[in-house]
Amino acid sequence: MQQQGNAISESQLEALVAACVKAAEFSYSPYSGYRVGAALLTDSPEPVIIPGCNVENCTYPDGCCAEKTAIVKAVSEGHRRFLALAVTIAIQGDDHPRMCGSCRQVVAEFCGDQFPIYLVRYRDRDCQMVRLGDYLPAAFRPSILAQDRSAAD
Ligand SMILES: O=c1ccn([C@H]2C[C@H](O)[C@@H](CO)O2)c(=O)[nH]1
Ligand SMILES: [Zn+2]
Repeated sequence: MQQQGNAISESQLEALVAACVKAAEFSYSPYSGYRVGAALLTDSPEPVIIPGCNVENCTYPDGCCAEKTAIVKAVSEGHRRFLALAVTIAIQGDDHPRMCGSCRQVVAEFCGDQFPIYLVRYRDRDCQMVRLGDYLPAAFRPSILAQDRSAAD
């Protein structure tokens, strides 16, 4: 398993990869057939893993991505600080998954430019690590909104 930058321990990464793979198996995606799993590692005294899968709907825009499911679950359980995110798509192909732009933005609400995202190839669990700042350059962040508001006062 490839791990650049050593952002989290090898055992934490292994657990995160296993959790996102399991989450992909729970994916409800009868319309796209695209089974996505995500797992967040919380930055808490005893880190915990919060998994999520994509949940589609017969009114297509009402579906929810796996990464958003994980973030919404985590925040609604009191977690706002995270050490890492892992994402996988249950297809046998050669590619590592890609996160949609909307999910990158949702992660950027809570995580900084150095935040590590592990893109896990389902076939062999190979991990490609990207930093959020490289994956979503010049992100719009809560601090920008706060500055713009104070300028308007
Ligand atoms: O980052 C992404 C991109 C797509 N999907 C889901 C949404 C939809 O259910 C399916 C096809 O787009 O994959 C995710 O869960 N995460
Ligand atoms: Zn998404």
